[in-house]
Amino acid sequence: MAVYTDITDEELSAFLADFDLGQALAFKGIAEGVENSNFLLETEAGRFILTVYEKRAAPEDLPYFLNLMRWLADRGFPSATPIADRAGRTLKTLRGKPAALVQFLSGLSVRRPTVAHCREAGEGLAQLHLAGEGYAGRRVNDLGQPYWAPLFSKHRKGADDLKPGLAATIDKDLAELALAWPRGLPSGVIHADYFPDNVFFRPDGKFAAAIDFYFACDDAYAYDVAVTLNAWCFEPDGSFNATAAAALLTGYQRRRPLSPAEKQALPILARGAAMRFFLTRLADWKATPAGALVKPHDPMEYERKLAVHREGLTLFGAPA
Ligand SMILES: Nc1ncnc2c1ncn2[C@@H]1O[C@H](COP(=O)(O)OP(=O)(O)O)[C@@H](O)[C@H]1O
Ligand SMILES: N[C@@H](CCOP(=O)(O)O)C(=O)O
Repeated sequence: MAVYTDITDEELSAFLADFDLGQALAFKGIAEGVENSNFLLETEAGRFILTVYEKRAAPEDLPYFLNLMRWLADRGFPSATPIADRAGRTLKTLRGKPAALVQFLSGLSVRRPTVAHCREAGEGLAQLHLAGEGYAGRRVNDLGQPYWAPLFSKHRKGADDLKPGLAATIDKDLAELALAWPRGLPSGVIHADYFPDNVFFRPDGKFAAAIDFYFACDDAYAYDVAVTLNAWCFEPDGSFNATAAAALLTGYQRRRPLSPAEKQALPILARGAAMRFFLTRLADWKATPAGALVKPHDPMEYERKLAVHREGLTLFGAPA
């Protein structure tokens, strides 16, 4: 479970004393998630999510994330609004770590998305891209293409431990990605981790909300679509579900049509997106001690996706 930091009743009361939210009525750790510690908090004023930021979230990036969530919510995109204390601050400290309180959002994520969920998720992603236009915050994608080779250089042995010979295959992939990586595509604020666990649906299956903006950054919109195709459109047996992908792209283009250059770039962007998640999972795999409460995500799931992408995806009905 993702609760790295325990909060005592006294610490919670002291934290809440800065807000106009009344007394705590219920407070419990949330099992889902791997990055930060999350708690469901109910007070006399309603329900909230308390997040204590851990390892990957750089403190200097937190205002970018929190201001973005407010920006999106103010423009009608369903993302959790950060709650300000009486002094107007949203970024607080708990147990010496950065922390924030955000609005609780209703909705349920799905473990096995259907084609209809993919269409809805695609449309939600385009809404997010459009709502992010004009956001003044800037954040470089520090898990983007230029950062992959340096990250991998620290984990080559881990790759060969997972599968003998894998490090050489990844080296070749990285060289090919560096040569073919598209430049100059339409860019703006992207979510960068738009996985099924970060998207909520209403009971009627309609898109309800997106959470977990803690990888958000400036990058190509089509790269975000590629991350999403990888996360939503593979079957448990490792095969790519072209029907789900077509639905996701149809849903996306209901709100934001892709340009010919974006469409052409999607297969290589999807290969790169698979590399990005393979690499962070590989890094976390080695770093998570046996018996830790957090279960790391399997890097080999993304190694299998990389293998599919080496063959080249067929999207939009024509061979890529
Ligand atoms: N605003 C929110 N409203 C309702 N539930 C939320 C909200 N934010 C987070 N959660 C719950 O907390 C879990 C973990 O949140 P997430 O931001 O994905 O954590 P992490 O960054 O650690 O992966 C989610 O799966 C969801 O159940
Ligand atoms: N989505 C990433 C890991 C980040 O997890 P999240 O729980 O913060 O979405 C992956 O699958 O590797």
